[in-house]
Amino acid sequence: MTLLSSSGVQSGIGSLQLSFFGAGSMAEAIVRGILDRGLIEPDHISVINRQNSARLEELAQRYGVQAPPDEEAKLAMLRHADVIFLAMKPKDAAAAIKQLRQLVTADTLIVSVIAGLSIRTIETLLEQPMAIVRTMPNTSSTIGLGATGISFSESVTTEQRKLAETIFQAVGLTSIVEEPLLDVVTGVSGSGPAYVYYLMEGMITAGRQLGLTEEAARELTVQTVLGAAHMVQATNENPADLRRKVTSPNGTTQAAIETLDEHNFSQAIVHAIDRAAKRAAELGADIERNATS
Ligand SMILES: NC(=O)C1=CN([C@@H]2O[C@H](COP(=O)(O)OP(=O)(O)OC[C@H]3O[C@@H](n4cnc5c(N)ncnc54)[C@H](OP(=O)(O)O)[C@@H]3O)[C@@H](O)[C@H]2O)C=CC1
Ligand SMILES: O=C(O)[C@@H]1CCC=N1
Repeated sequence: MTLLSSSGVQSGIGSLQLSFFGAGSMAEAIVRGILDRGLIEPDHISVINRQNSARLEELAQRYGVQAPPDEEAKLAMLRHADVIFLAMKPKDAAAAIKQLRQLVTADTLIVSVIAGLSIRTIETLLEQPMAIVRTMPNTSSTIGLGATGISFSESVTTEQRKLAETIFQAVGLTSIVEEPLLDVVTGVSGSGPAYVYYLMEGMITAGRQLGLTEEAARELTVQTVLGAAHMVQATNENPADLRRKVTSPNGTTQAAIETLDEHNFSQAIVHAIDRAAKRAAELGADIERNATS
């Protein structure tokens, strides 16, 4: 048994029951992050799926968290949870949240990580105003380097705000934003790791095609991305200024950047993030239609 860290004890989180309703990639990222940081003991966490019990078994084995053996245990876990994380795909959210109507109480804190799903729609689906924390984390929470946008429903108390912030700060950085801006957060940092991985895929492919071994191409790419992100953080300089320092007149970087500009790299990124934000809004609108039809 690991000892709770001082943050877990001081925040009072250690005595709560957390239930992850939807136990996929994002739920695992948060579970692993908060357990690694000793915020709570694994037996205070339950993981719940619709049908995939093998996945729950895997999580129970890997982290020591509770997995319900049957439907009755699942309902009991949800009923006794102090905090329920909604972590299923947007298309599954309406049906799942309706199941919670009779299980939540006025004291239950709902934390959603679902892209696009508004606080208003969650309240409609639950048929009651509730304390709801809407978040947009990312999978880097797994290693404590997540970036999470957070907003709150009106009835969330100061204590509940602190609780939610403590949970997400344990797995990375948090930024409190007005709720409509969470779709932008989704475009920038929720989906963001995928853009960086995509860039890395391209760098590794190029390195290999031009003669490097897979291992060398991978190592050089990983260290380059890591170093560049650390440089922005450590120097607090703008990425554009740091880029200029790499770019010698008529040198290799200038040749590469000109090629990226010919392919509208910068606009492509802006368009991609705008599209992701709009897609989040579309997903939310679909769920809202379901909730009211
Ligand atoms: N992945 C990411 O990078 C991020 C994801 N998100 C959000 O997190 C949410 C989950 O995404 P992700 O973890 O990738 O998805 P996954 O597909 O990995 O996991 C979703 C899980 O939800 C379960 N589920 C589906 N329906 C129900 C239900 N009715 N009751 C209980 N559990 C259910 C599924 O179980 P079963 O297989 O049994 O159906 C599955 O285990 C999404 O809404 C996404 O927008 C937010 C930020 C980043
Ligand atoms: O792709 C998605 O819809 C989710 C939300 C943010 C990251 N993954």
